[in-house]
Amino acid sequence: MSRLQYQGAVYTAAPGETLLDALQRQGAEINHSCRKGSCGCCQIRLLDGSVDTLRDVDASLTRDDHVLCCVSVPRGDVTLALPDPSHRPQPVELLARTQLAQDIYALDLAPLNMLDFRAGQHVHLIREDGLARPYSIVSLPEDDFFFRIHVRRLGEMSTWLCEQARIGERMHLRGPAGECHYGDDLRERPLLMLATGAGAGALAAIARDALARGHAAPIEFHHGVRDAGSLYLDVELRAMAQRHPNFRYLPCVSSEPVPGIAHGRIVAHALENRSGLAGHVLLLCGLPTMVEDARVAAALAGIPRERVLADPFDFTHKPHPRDAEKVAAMPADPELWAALEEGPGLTRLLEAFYARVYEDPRLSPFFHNVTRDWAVQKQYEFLSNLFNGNKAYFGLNPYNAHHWMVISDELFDYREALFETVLREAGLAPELIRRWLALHERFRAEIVKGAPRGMILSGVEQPLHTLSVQRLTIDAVCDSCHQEILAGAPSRYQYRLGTLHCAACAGIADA
Ligand code: HEM
Repeated sequence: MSRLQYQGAVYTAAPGETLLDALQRQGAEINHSCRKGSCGCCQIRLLDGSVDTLRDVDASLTRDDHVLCCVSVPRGDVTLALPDPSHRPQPVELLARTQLAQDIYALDLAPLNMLDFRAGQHVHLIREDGLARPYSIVSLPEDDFFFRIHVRRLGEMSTWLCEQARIGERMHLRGPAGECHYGDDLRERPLLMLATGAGAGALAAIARDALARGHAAPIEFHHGVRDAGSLYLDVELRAMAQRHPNFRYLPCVSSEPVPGIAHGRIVAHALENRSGLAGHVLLLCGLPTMVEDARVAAALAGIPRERVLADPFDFTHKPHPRDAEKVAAMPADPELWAALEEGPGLTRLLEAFYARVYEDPRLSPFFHNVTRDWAVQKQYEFLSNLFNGNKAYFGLNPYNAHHWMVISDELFDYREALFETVLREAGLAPELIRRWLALHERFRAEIVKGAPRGMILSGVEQPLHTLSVQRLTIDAVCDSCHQEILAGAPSRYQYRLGTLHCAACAGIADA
């Protein structure tokens, strides 16, 4: 039996079973089609371990540590991750380009194969040299045979698309993907849409999709830009508001005030200090800082996590953890601290939470080699300092604490739902629960990611491998099973705990 680690969960594969069969059997979502190694749909990244390949496959589909699940049988334990965006591509041709505002362009793209998409989903566009970026689709499938994206001229790929790519230029795309789109389950709910900059295109398409499907509940559309000249969908959205009494368009500028237009941060206008939002669905598309602020405000407003649909974070950008400044800026919460009896109540809640975590099939694998007492103690130090405002926490901030962990938005939500259950069962006041969970929400951007990263120390990302597997030059003893580790054998040093683990206890593949 092999252990397969994938997106925060652990699965098993029976001897001879392909990755695709094993992952599907246990409910993991894996794209697939041909099942014989030719279409490339089931490509996955092999981060650790090795596989036997059942048949020869096109080498371009297995470059850079990628394997095809349908023809790969694990040789021992393996760690898997989502494929790099530049893989599994299909050809697409640039048909037309129109400038919509100073820095924003509409691009029409014709895929060579039928593209089955929903307005608001995103595709990764891949240039010939492999440069890839995600863009949201701003048209509806029924509009035309091509699809449209809105691109803000910023960064290498977007500038190339807006200025240099020729009409007729071939590139590739991967996707579509993403949960930020309309669905019939949203029909009865008021929709609250917040977009900044070119993010308005995707949300306007989702609103159009919703209205075309007969959405009768209110839709509030907030578009935040620096200056009024960037309200590039003003005419279209005003016309939509005229046609549909349940659709409201609320533009907002952040630089010079403009009469008749809201001024400041859209999150403040749309979400903060408003009541009665708990039944809404929140759709977010645009700047990561806006998405983060909106998620925090949504947690405070009591909008459940599963009703916050956000454009995905672009994993291709270099990480810029801001956790230290967030910790420094966070105000104390004396009311919450008092409700936690200034300490003992926090310990009790964390003990109850980690008792559940260590039993949980999705969360417990992350805590391999970390004792429960350690987890409670570290979390206590972090949270108590935030709640009582002492600012005397010397442990790792969230980015570095989770640097090697592949945690998806969905897994983050799963952990938060468990946390919320524990707080509710303990009888903590709903308002205090919302404030606590909003604090966690502030660190989502530092914790969620698609691949392990090195720690960032003094602003420099450290090599990942120095923190994991090592081969010792002298014999040692495993801190888990107390068996001897012979010099030269692989082992894992948990340097924060100062403990050493043999290959079997550390789950190293070639044990
Ligand atoms: C799915 C979500 C999460 C998972 C799977 C997770 C997992 C872990 C694990 C395994 C450790 C121990 C690391 C080690 O010592 O090697 C850890 C440490 C820690 N986590 Fe999380 N965590 C999650 C979310 C969060 C959240 C939302 C917060 C708070 C905002 C948080 C704050 C911390 C802190 C402060 C530490 C201790 C840092 C230190 O070692 O000094 N975690 N987490």
